[in-house]
Amino acid sequence: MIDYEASGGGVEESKKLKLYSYWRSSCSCRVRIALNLKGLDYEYKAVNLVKGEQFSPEYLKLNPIGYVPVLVDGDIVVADSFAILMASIACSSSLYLEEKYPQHPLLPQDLQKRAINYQAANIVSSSIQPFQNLAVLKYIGEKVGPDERLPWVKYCIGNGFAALEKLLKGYAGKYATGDEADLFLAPQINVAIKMFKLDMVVPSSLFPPGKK
Ligand SMILES: N[C@@H](CCC(=O)N[C@@H](CS)C(=O)NCC(=O)O)C(=O)O
Repeated sequence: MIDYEASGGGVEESKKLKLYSYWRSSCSCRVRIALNLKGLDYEYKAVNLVKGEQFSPEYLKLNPIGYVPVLVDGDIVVADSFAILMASIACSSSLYLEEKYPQHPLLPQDLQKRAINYQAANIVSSSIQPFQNLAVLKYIGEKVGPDERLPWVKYCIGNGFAALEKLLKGYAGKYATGDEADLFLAPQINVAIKMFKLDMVVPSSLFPPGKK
């Protein structure tokens, strides 16, 4: 059951960041990684996507499209992992996490590596994750057939990662584009392996010696 009230109790409690999330959601996982890197304490608000809690009238007031994640910071509601994480860095005048909580920067300083990081994040968030979303798989299951769901997911993830492997070659540090964490890539790999049981062996050519 979700509690949509701004405050559970007390002033301190209401000031705490709240993250509406689902445990299996790679989009929410991007934000969880960033909040942890920045050392920000937050209240976890579970939204059960399988039970359809994202479509309740209360939740749709937070995010009209009915997706997780949503971050609530006092009176401010920010929906969409890209808006929460990246918009701040892409346009210097706008928000959110990076500008408000600048500790532990989320992106490389180097402009070329930063551009590659955006590109990789966009491949994941525009060209892989939307195609494996619950709503899409439900539609394919109903209109085409349940057995067509996994081949479809495999095709979309495979296609996206074939591009990512080419794009990221030569940029890796500790993570894919340097020493900043893979906010978009890591949760996507996790879903591919844990949820869809895909073989995600990364070719050694992606990593310079000693950086695996
Ligand atoms: N562009 C959005 C996409 C959010 C999204 O697709 N979230 C998925 C979970 S990863 C979701 O809530 N799916 C619910 C559904 O398919 O009904 C973001 O990056 O936050």
